[in-house]
This record gives sequence, structure tokens and C-alpha cells, in this order.
Amino acid sequence: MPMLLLASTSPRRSELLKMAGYEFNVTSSDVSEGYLRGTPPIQIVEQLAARKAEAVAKLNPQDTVLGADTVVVYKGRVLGKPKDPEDAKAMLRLLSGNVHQVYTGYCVICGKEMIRGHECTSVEFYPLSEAEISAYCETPEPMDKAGAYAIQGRGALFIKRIDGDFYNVMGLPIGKINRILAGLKNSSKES
Ligand SMILES: Cc1cn([C@H]2C[C@H](O)[C@@H](COP(=O)(O)OP(=O)(O)OP(=O)(O)O)O2)c(=O)[nH]c1=O
Repeated sequence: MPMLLLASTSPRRSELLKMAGYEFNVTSSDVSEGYLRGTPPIQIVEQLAARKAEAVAKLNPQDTVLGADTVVVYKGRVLGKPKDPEDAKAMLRLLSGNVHQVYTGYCVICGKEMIRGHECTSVEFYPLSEAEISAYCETPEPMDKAGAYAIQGRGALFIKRIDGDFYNVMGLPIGKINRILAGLKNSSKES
């Protein structure tokens, strides 16, 4: 039976799909997250999401596959996951007191159909003290998150304002994805 496959090991993406009532399997795509310096963020997240989905779809052509990728962008600088706690501190110093954008690219592949796109959310941080940044970076929370914070975790304390989809910041714009998946179901019923 055709399945929904999430081409992502991100526990947050699984959590959001589960919350939305989907039954799915998780498959790691093992796609390298490299991109060329200077590539626009929209291109980065859409291409990486497509690479992740394509790698899984190739091995599971009968299934519907969802890939996604999230980056944080501050003044044109693309911040992925920090390399180590010092890198995480440097990212948070940049974001402190400022507005940044979070881009999540997504790609859904179902047979010959491929739907890709992105969602952008603006996030404003309160000014953070050096003590706050250091204490946060002693916890594991920032290490596997783009921009070195988790809006859904203790990083919530940094947030002054957001403009856009909260779930997009967590790694998956679930409302939009649900509409795309529902559209696929309806179009397969019609044909
Ligand atoms: C900004 C932010 C990011 N994140 C997470 C979402 C993503 O999981 C992660 C960015 O890394 P990604 O490379 O998008 O995803 P991933 O490595 O976790 O999973 P995979 O490559 O297998 O798809 O940062 C949060 O959980 N909360 C936040 O507030």
C-alpha cells in the first residue's frame, strides 16, 4: 500500500506530522547539506528539500515522499546548525536584539508529480545578555537547530515577536503541507 514517507530525521518534523494525524514512516535521506556560498536562501532550502525527497523517492517510487530543510537568515548571512557551542554563541550574538528570517523549503513527490516551495517567518529576539547566551549554549538544545535556538523549547524566552507561521520556524509549515497532501489525495480520486 502506498505510504507517506518523511525524508527527514528531524524529530520536530515527525512530531508535527503526528500532531496533524498523519500515519507515515521516517527514512533518512543521507543527503549532504552543502551549498555554495552566496546562493540565495530560498534556492538553498528548496534545493536541499528536493534533494532529500528525490533520494528517498528513487528507492520508494510507489510512495508519497516529503522532504524539508530549514535555515535562519540574518542580514543575508545563512545560518545552519552550529558546529559547536562557540559557533552557537556567535549565532545568538548576531540574532540578539534583531529581526531575522527563518526559511523552510519543502518538496512533495508523488509519482511524476513534484510540488516544491518555501515559507518564510520573521522572528524578533529580545537583546540577550552574554550570561543568557552562555547558559543556553551549555544545554544541548541549540546544537541541532538552524540558527542555534529552538522556538519550541527554552529558546522561546528569546522571542519578542514573530510574523508568520510558528511551525515553519520549528521546521515544517504543517498547515501548508496538509493542504498540499490533501490536494494530492483529491487529484488521485479524480483520475
Ligand atoms: C529555528 C529553529 C530550527 N529548528 C530545527 C528544525 C530542523 O530540524 C533544524 C534544521 O535542520 P535541517 O537541516 O532543516 O533538518 P534536520 O537536519 O533536523 O533533519 P533532516 O536533514 O534529516 O531533514 O532546526 C527547530 O527545531 N526550532 C527552531 O526554532
